[in-house]
Amino acid sequence: MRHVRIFDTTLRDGEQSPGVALSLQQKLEIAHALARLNVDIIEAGFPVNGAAEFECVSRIAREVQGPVICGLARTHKLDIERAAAALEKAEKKRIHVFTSASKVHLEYMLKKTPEQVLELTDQMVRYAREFTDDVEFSAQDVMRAEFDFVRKLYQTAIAAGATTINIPDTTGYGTPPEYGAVIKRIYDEVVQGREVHISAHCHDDLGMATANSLAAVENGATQIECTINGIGERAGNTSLEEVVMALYVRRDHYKAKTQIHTRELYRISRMVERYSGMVVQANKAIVGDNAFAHESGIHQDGVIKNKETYEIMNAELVGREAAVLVLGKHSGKAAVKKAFADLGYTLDEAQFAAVFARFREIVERKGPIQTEELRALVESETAPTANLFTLEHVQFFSGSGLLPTATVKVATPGGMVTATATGDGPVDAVYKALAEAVKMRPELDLYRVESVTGSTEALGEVTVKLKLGEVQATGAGVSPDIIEASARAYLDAANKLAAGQAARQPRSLEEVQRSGLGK
Ligand SMILES: CC(=O)SCCNC(=O)CCNC(=O)[C@H](O)C(C)(C)COP(=O)(O)OP(=O)(O)OC[C@H]1O[C@@H](n2cnc3c(N)ncnc32)[C@H](O)[C@@H]1OP(=O)(O)O
Ligand SMILES: CC(C)C(=O)C(=O)O
Repeated sequence: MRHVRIFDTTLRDGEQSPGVALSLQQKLEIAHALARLNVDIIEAGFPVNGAAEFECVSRIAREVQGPVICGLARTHKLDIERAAAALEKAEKKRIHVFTSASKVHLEYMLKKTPEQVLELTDQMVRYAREFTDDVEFSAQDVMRAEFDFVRKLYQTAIAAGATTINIPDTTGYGTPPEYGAVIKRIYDEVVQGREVHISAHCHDDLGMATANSLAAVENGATQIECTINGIGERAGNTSLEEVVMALYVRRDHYKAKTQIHTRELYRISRMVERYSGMVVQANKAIVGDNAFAHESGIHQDGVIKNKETYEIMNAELVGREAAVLVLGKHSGKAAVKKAFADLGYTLDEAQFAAVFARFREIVERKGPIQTEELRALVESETAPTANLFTLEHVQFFSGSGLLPTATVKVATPGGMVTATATGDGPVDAVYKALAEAVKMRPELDLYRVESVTGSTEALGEVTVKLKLGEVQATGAGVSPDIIEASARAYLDAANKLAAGQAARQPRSLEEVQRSGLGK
């Protein structure tokens, strides 16, 4: 299989993302992480930019071993000298000289004729070769340039000593067939069997950077320039993790390989996200939060039966935890059952049906729930209780200047009971209404409310202790609404009290309710 070099330009083109400025320490850490990832080349920066950038490139050149360290330079002597000076201590160094190829660049930006650009290319590539044998040459905006001029430029660069010729689609204009065709023409008409690498450098303005880079590989490119998370100028560059994994997963098709240690991909993605402040979108291939997550029931069922139904690669291969089943509105019974089993619960059919019904009710109200919330839910729904009283409905209103008032509807052995009460606050009002509905007046010994995962969107978990004469009972309730969770906790404890009283004495519920301890 052909080896495709990975040329990482996170620290140069990636840092050109609007608003991103990495510190020296951050750049060094990223460069070390890139070396662990085993990229072939690190473009460490553009040394002529200034003293800070020069220092970054020099430190990386001095301290990072393994990959070739590269510095960018315009077709200016000073740029090349600064790049050569910054790279002086590198174990392996490359100078990357660039000009432009399109008419619009020559006419308006460089203000030079094609002949002048050809001459500068020849002189500056030769000059760069005085500092190193490894010189890369690029002409910006190839995809909007005339091919005859492109051909001449690259022929000139190779004749002057360029060892890698990079074909930038600077504006992300080309389509995969077009870009592939240009690479093929360069391979056939320029390289013509010489020991020169063709490199792809694509931008994502039309979302085609990855596809274009892969089309280049299919047509003879042996180097891809890319960045971690695809960060870069405007819509960004080709994303390293995408091309690397595409070449790996579809090696049957591309018949090419990289030397990347793919298990490092996720870690470096998070590092670049943190340092650059460029948040990775959830649905980003390979490294996005959802890239290995399944929420819908049919997919979850398939993945539980066999991961290959919906996964073309293992999450572990890119350094992530195994695929996640998100428990939300679209989940079915298979995933919820598996989640309970993973948590160590064995539920009978009736218990599962009850918990699943509550699960559906909650995710429709608040969205996906987390493992800890699921645990709280199953604990509260399956705790052994007599289930004499079931909450059908709770409604309350309160606010500054209002008298907190609650109405509850409770299914009781004697039928459906609705009760209304006022209180010092909404929980107090609900508890008074519930006492009315269950016809018991227990004392409240403890009331505690906690958010299961600590966020404001989390499930609220309420624990109460009720005392009726000598008997105490603890109840728990879970809900996205803490007042409803409070009502559920109260009824859970009331159920235990009623059952306990009846068993201890032994008396019927009616007797308990009629006794002095009841109403
Ligand atoms: C497609 C790319 O990603 S190219 C890399 C882009 N990256 C950057 O620009 C980041 C670093 N840039 C910088 O630090 C600065 O722009 C510098 C140091 C390079 C130049 O700064 P300044 O001298 O202030 O020039 P300024 O940025 O205003 O304009 C760019 C100049 O470079 C010239 N230029 C652009 N590309 C090239 C080239 N490949 N070869 C020679 N000259 C070039 C422009 O024509 C313009 O020259 P002019 O000032 O004579 O009109
Ligand atoms: C310097 C070149 C390679 C570049 O970044 C581009 O054209 O996008």
